[in-house]
Amino acid sequence: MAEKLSKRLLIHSATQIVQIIDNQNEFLTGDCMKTAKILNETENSGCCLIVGLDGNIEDIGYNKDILNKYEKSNFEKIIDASGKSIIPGFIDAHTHAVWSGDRVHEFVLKLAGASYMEVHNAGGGINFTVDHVRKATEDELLSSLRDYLRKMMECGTTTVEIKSGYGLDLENEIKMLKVIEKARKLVPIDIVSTYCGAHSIPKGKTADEAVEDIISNQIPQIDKLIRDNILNVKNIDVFCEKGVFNVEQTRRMLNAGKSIGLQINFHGEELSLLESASMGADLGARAISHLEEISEQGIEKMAEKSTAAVLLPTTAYTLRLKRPPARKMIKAGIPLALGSDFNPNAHCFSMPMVMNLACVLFEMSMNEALVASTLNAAYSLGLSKTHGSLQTGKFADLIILDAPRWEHLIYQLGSHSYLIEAVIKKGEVIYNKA
Ligand SMILES: N=CN[C@@H](CCC(=O)O)C(=O)O
Ligand SMILES: [Zn+2]
Repeated sequence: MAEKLSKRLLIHSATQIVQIIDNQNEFLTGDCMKTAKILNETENSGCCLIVGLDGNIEDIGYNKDILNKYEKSNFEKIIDASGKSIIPGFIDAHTHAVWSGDRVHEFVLKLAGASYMEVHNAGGGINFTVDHVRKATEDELLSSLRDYLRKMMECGTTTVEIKSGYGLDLENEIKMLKVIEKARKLVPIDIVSTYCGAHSIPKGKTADEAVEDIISNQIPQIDKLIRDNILNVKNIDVFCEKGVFNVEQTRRMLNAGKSIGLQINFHGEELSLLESASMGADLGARAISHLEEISEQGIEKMAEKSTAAVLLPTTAYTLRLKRPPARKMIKAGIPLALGSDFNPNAHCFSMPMVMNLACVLFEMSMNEALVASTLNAAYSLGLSKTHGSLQTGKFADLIILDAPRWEHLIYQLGSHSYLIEAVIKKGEVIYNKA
């Protein structure tokens, strides 16, 4: 009988392994974001990494110090990464990936000068997608979601946050959340599910009526489905914006979500300054997204409470919004994260593209963009004890790049499909270019 293999994976001889950190930090801020921990090959040794059968990293360092400790025949798989660099898999901290009915026609209008809110107020935008999602079956939504997630995976994403929010009533919000649950079994990446029933005011209701429905009807029902192990929802989200939900309404809904154990992770200060960032930080929000219009006070509060700022460069770029003050936020000590915001308004699967936009538009360095797409994104989702860096004991979620230095992935704009050689989730190859 063949002997049972005792290790899942050995990757050896890499030019670089970008670990991000080699300590217990849950996130990086300030100048520490500039100096991600990187192992670089030396004259006499490449870099290597060992993954155990549980999919966690067991050892990481130089060939010369590690390889002689292990018997090669014990590994299920061995990868020679000569000439290649390795980075952690991306954690996409903000997506609306369950939808139906594209909005390419609105892109035409926006390029011709219509603003996001003009399209929204004319019944388009989120409410256009709501009409399509309500008509779609669970199977239809699941099939497109699977397709989107596979594309994200090919761009290096190994963990993704996905929101509901195109249902806006109990039945359709639950339909979306169930689709997210089912996707976990179809695509080998980790999914963090967010309830966003307050993404827009549903047709036929006032904002106050929608808030009432969410607090008294939707949240209690979702709570029951979570307790019955039918749904595994982690966050509550609200679109706090002029003409959508105001700060007081947002606070009430977030509090109701918090009372059933959900983490607060919401949209704030995107198109107008409402001081929702201060409100969110005071409520104990784990993360606030967008923040193009954030005030000095909001920055201070978020830094004080270590509330993650999830910046979404594809949206700021597509809608030609004011840029969020990324440099000020980093300096103030906010844990900065990035997300693709993949949705019918910002149609982007690719975290390498997001990082490029963050560097060029938001004046972030490449290291900062990488930290924001890995460790800090993990923190924004409450996952950084297991995800977001390459170190002993953490998940072996990583990307092998066909480039000797990892920065090529940002520098070579739009070339990730040539550069990403393999994507590995818990030590298993889930995508291989060859
Ligand atoms: N701003 C609100 N929500 C989304 C857009 C969703 C949509 O337009 O469908 C965002 O994060 O960009
Ligand atoms: Zn969003």
